[in-house]
Amino acid sequence: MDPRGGVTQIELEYMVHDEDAEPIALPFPLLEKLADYFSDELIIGRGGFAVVYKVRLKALACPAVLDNGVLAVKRLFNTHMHEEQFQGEVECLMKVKHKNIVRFLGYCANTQENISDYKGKMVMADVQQRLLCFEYLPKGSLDGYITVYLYMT
Ligand SMILES: Nc1ncnc2c1ncn2[C@@H]1O[C@H](COP(=O)(O)OP(=O)(O)OP(=O)(O)O)[C@@H](O)[C@H]1O
Repeated sequence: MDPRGGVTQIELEYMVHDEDAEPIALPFPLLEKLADYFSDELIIGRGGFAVVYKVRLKALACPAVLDNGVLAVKRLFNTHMHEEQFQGEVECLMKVKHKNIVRFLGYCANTQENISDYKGKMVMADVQQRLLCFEYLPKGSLDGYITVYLYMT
């Protein structure tokens, strides 16, 4: 654990390589840093409610034991979900464990209060960050395979 609380990168690396490890809460500063502050260059896809980033773990833990891990970090659009919906989604993902279903590694629910200008007035505003973290699947979208298959038959 980080002295300020939360999982460190090394712990995350070990977790990625341990298939029995349970999904955990991940600190926003860690995910933000790993995703290079959500650089456009790391975007691998967009869905109806999130942008997905490919995040490489640069092995800090013993390289002899671990390869670098790769994650898909899904950053939800700011306005998309209410708190109960996000919680429901995380609960549901935590229960699902199957070889044919992408592994869910963790989630992040972070709210920070920022002072910003709103119509000429300085106001305190909540900035919410909601992220879901999965193992990275290298072979593209299933949707693409199904579409190609349907065209070929
Ligand atoms: N675990 C993953 N590994 C690799 N690529 C992924 C992963 N998850 C998502 N992607 C990529 O990001 C794209 C968007 O994914 P996302 O799950 O946000 O949306 P979707 O499943 O296409 O649609 P919806 O918004 O209905 O969930 C996918 O089409 C895929 O290309």
